[in-house]
Amino acid sequence: MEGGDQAYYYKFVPFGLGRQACPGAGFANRVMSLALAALIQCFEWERISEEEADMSEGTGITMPKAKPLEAMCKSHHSMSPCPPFFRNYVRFRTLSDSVMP
Ligand code: HEM
Repeated sequence: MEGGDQAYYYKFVPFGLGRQACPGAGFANRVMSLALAALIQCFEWERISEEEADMSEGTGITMPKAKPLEAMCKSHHSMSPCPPFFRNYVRFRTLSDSVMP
């Protein structure tokens, strides 16, 4: 691995380091895993077109996407009863929080 293992571990530091590091990091990581798992398990996802998602990074300290992700989802058939709103595909778009235009 380029730069050794240490360099790899400090490439992404979302919770800070040292004495002031975020004490909620363990909790936040678990909640994010659960939230992502729920989105995958409870909904059927589709792309809005044949185009692949653009994963390039925008500018800013929160690693915003350069282009927001747009996708469609509807509730998985195992989710019953589900709110009527999610029975047909609904289109979503991630917020764009890039600080530069
Ligand atoms: C994705 C979620 C979160 C991110 C990205 C995040 C990130 C951070 C960052 C960058 C810091 C500053 C570290 C530093 O000054 O070096 C911080 C501090 C802190 N975070 Fe979080 N945090 C998250 C969730 C949480 C949660 C869920 C809690 C509590 C349940 C929490 C409680 C705190 C506290 C109390 C501090 C101040 C620590 C201190 O100054 O001693 N955070 N967080």
